[in-house]
Amino acid sequence: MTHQTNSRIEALRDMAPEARLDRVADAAGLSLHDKLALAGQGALPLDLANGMIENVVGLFDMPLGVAANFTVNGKDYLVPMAVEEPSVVAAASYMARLARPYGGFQASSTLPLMRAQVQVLGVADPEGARHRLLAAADELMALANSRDKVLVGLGGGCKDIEVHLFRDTPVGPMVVLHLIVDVRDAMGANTVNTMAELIAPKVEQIASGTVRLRILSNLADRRLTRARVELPAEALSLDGLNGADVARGVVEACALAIVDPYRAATHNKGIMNGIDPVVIATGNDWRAIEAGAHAFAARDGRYTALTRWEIGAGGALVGTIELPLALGLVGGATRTHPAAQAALKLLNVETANELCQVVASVGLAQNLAALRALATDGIQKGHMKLHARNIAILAGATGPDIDRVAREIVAQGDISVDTAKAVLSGA
Ligand SMILES: CC(C)(COP(=O)([O-])OP(=O)([O-])OC[C@H]1O[C@@H](n2cnc3c(N)ncnc32)[C@H](O)[C@@H]1OP(=O)([O-])[O-])[C@@H](O)C(=O)NCCC(=O)NCCSC(=O)C[C@@](C)(O)CC(=O)[O-]
Ligand SMILES: NC(=O)C1=CN([C@@H]2O[C@H](COP(=O)(O)OP(=O)(O)OC[C@H]3O[C@@H](n4cnc5c(N)ncnc54)[C@H](OP(=O)(O)O)[C@@H]3O)[C@@H](O)[C@H]2O)C=CC1
Repeated sequence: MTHQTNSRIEALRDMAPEARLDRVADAAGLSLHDKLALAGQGALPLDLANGMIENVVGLFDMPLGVAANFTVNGKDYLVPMAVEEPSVVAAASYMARLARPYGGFQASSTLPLMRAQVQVLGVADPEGARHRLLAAADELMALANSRDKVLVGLGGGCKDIEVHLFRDTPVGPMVVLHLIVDVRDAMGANTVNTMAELIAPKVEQIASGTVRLRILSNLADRRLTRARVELPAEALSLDGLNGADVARGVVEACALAIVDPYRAATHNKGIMNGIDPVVIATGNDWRAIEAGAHAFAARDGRYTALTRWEIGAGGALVGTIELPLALGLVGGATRTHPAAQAALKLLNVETANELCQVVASVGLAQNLAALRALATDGIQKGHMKLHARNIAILAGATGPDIDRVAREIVAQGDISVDTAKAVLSGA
């Protein structure tokens, strides 16, 4: 039987990192080996790192936190997050805690379909080439599927072909063939690139042109994940605030992001605050996720918000997110980096789509945390309270002094390095 995680761990925030790791590993049923990998202890040996990229000189450490309280589609998740910014893990955990009594997050995904583009130049009859390529679709798909027996055996492989025409480009007309490939549990870049290169000579011959680019598109608009959360207004009645007012404030904050690209960029940055850390912790390609998310946000020609917040029946706050997520459980660093492997075991996801659904839910939770703070106290109160520990470190605090100095500067209401130095020196 697969392990059932309970993502609600009381007082997780108050534990020392070692005790926290013990509790998290127990809750997720992790082995000692995976526990050590999450702790970063020898997780990535230098010779392994040297095999991953070029000109390696060392390793670069980042804090790995665990967001608690997540329930997605009725299953609990402890979510690994590799991130340098304070308040991100706390904010995600907080919103997941609020959503938990109301069923948490509901999420779904399309099939994991990626696109590869084959660019053909110098075609005399672009319309004719389009027809010839579409007529040869079965032959082209069979050729694309002829090498990757494993993927095809798993039910994946090339499933469709599209042909896009650009009549007016700086270098004349262009025919661009798209391979639509079900990449199953892979991110899929290498998979679809290999297919695009394989079919290129045949495409060249059929289109009577010259093939240049053969590469995936990071605008993975046929690989979408959606998540939804619904909170009754009373769930938002915190610190004496009226829940209905908070819900309205969240909707109004989102409205600006929908119409104004200046706000949308920050709104979406807040969403990526939740998404990127999970992508990084699981060894996935965060540049691909970023590129896909922002291209999707601008797909109608105007950059807009990736989430929507509405007041639903009975005054409930309803939040939704939809974005392309090309995440894998195989391929890239997901299988080579021991800490990424341990992070995936902590998450206890069985398919890439399940991972995408958790990641989209974390993005939605993160957005709610930011909008709730912005619509009420402002971002600085909660964020700076947690940033105070960084300020204490900057002021020279070490060990137990970090928390002591941070508590004191928060209490004094002056979260600055000067005040932290004064507290540290006992002035
Ligand atoms: C920061 C909080 C959560 C504090 O909020 P609070 O009211 O002080 O929290 P609390 O002490 O009442 O705790 C509530 C829960 O939050 C979590 N929590 C709380 N503190 C901790 C902690 N130390 N360590 C771990 N977990 C913590 C934890 O789950 C806890 O429940 P518990 O499990 O204890 O019963 C809140 O003010 C908040 O959500 N603020 C928003 C923070 C945020 O969005 N940060 C992102 C960085 S800002 C940015 O880059 C993006 C932005 C904002 O520009 C995007 C945009 O504009 O849209
Ligand atoms: N623009 C971009 O975003 C680009 C990204 N990349 C990089 O590409 C890498 C990801 O490529 P990706 O194709 O995912 O990696 P891989 O090629 O390493 O993995 C995919 C392969 O794994 C095998 N496989 C085994 N089990 C499964 C399964 N359950 N589901 C799917 N495939 C399975 C299949 O092939 P087999 O038959 O061989 O077993 C499949 O082709 C990342 O490192 C990314 O950074 C590269 C180029 C461009």
